[in-house]
Amino acid sequence: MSRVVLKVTKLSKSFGKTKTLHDVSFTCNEGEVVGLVGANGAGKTTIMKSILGLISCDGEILVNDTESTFEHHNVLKDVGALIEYPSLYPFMTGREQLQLFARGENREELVNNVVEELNMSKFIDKLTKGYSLGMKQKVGVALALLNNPKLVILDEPMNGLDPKANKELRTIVENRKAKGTTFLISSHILGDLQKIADRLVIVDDGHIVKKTTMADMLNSGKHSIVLKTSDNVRAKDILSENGYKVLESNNDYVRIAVGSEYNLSVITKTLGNYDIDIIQLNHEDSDLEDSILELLTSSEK
Ligand SMILES: Nc1ncnc2c1ncn2[C@@H]1O[C@H](COP(=O)(O)OP(=O)(O)OP(=O)(O)O)[C@@H](O)[C@H]1O
Repeated sequence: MSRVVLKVTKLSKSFGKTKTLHDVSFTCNEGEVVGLVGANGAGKTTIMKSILGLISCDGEILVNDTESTFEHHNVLKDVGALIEYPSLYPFMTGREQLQLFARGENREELVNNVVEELNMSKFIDKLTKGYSLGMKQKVGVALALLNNPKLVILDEPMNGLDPKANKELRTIVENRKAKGTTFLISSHILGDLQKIADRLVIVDDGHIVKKTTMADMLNSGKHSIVLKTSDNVRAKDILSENGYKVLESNNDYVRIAVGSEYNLSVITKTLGNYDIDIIQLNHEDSDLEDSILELLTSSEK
């Protein structure tokens, strides 16, 4: 059983009379990537800011078994974070900003390593006032990773990154995870999380609506197969008579609902008994986005 690095228990937060977080509880284990998923305004940033002691809240936050509060958060010095957009000084270079935050004796080495890791050497010695959104975002992520923290909290880190930079970031997360770093990453771009997160914490309107592994989330999606047969009209009736749920049918194809694991040979045999051949078969799995949308719709009061 992996060690719990971050434990959040009954986190609640109100802004004025509006309650934004309602008893939010979850954990992140060592070497795990946890995705915090939710629509705009669901409370992701508020959760992350509360964990990082940037805003006060009710509840308990333990980092490596040590409590962190708004007043006492010494334990957070070993946590790397990027929240919303990075604030960079426009008249300093990216490298100078990294140098400001590097700690320890080998500070130059830490800066050089992260510049190389994030592939930033082409622009890092230029003033940040000329940086694109993606370049700024990379420096923000670099600041979070700079001192090799064991827990990294990233709020929408893929914001503004092009597909190449996006993939580079995924590789960095995977490499660091392999060395035992724990990540809590928020995103509404679910495809990004699909490729890197081990578990998902799904938040809606300040409530946790589901905690699940990525594998279970993907498996919970609906699966269907589209069959093109030698006689689609008869195939529809035969499949229906044999207990298959026909979702759609016309002269060109029949679409039936199936579980994530189904027996194709039984379908082939059922149709074969009526001399109907399967000419083409395509899987249509609902993706992570569909599964989560369905979950959020069903959780609406
Ligand atoms: N300082 C604040 N004062 C008042 N309300 C706030 C404040 N910060 C956040 N909120 C409210 O709390 C709710 C949650 O906001 P939060 O930024 O945590 O959501 P989010 O899930 O991160 O959204 P997004 O994906 O758009 O960043 C929103 O309704 C927001 O308006």
